[in-house]
Amino acid sequence: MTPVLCHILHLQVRAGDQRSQDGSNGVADPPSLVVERLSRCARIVLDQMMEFRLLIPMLCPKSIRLLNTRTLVYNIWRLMETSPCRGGSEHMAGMSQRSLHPQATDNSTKPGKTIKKLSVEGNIAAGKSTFLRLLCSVQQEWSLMAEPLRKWQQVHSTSQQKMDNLLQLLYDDPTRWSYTFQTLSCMSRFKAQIETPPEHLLKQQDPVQIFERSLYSDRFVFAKALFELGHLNEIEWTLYQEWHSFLIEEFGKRAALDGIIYLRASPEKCFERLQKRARKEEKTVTVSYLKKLHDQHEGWLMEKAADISFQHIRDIPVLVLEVDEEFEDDASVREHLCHKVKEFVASLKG
Ligand SMILES: Nc1ncnc2c1ncn2[C@@H]1O[C@H](COP(=O)(O)OP(=O)(O)O)[C@@H](O)[C@H]1O
Ligand SMILES: Nc1nc2c(ncn2[C@H]2C[C@H](O)[C@@H](COP(=O)(O)O)O2)c(=O)[nH]1
Repeated sequence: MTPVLCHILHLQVRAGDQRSQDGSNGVADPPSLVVERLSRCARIVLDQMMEFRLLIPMLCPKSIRLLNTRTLVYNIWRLMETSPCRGGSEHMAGMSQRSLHPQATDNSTKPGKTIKKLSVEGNIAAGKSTFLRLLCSVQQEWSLMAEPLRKWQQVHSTSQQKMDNLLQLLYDDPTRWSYTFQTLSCMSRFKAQIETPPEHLLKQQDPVQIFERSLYSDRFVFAKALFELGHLNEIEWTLYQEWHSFLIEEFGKRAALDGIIYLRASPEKCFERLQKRARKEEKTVTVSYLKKLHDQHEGWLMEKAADISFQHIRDIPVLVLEVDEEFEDDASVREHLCHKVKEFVASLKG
């Protein structure tokens, strides 16, 4: 067991002991149970922590998740400040060197060549995937990254050797699963946004990378809506914002976007398309939920809401494309949309 992991376990046991002693809650887990649970998920936790430098509370059972998350995150942050892994050392063995030494393969080492990074944002079933497929067919040299939906539908549980569909769980019981879902979705977005771009992209004259949604929509659209709807409680929302802000501050430059393409569709149109698509997990999605998400998009991208505390996020240029109109069978609409995107991308500084 690595020294870092030992240290976490030790801190965790101490946290458990502390709770038992001061009686601050009535359902404290005995330290032995905490250790047992932690060892079960330790390998995954460690991997994740090394990748993202934080503990993923979703991997712990609900009791730990709700009672200990703050302590755990705090301890991990402290660990990160003192860990010899931070600057790279013998502790790096077996870890992803890429994530610890991003600059080695980062495009910043290639003078004069910067990748323009954009995200496509929009409500559920607004047509993001369809639009990305369209862009893919006309701009084959661009790199387009779809949302990792499959990963959310097939979460591998190591302790029970089974797959869980987190998207299904989320829609079945949003109050139980929203925090867990946002942890996974945000992590996967971060990972995608800071990952070393594909080799072929770096060889291009004007490389462009487009993501389906971003770590910004994760927070300013979904997590915020879920909190306002009561599915994230105060503690969960506070914690989410704390580690999200921390990640933005830590990885800010590498995860930064140069532009956002907002596919703007009415909630009613999205509902129509959602029904047409008929994804099995989304049977319970209502127009009112889509309205809520629409309002979050509008607040963030159109009105530039003041509660978005990072100025650089408010300053990202936004291209608004109205997509209520059918374009799958209309070549002139498709051409118009693609032309707008090309113009927008060309206007970005990168
Ligand atoms: N402009 C459009 N006109 C008509 N149908 C569309 C349009 N865009 C998407 N669709 C259809 O709507 C459904 C949802 O689109 P999709 O691209 O999966 O949305 P998203 O990725 O935003 O969730 C799909 O069945 C797709 O074929
Ligand atoms: N609670 C959240 N749900 C999310 C998030 N990102 C995506 N989703 C859901 C919405 C859809 O049901 C599904 C895929 O989205 P599409 O719009 O691409 O169809 O996943 C999120 O951050 N939080």
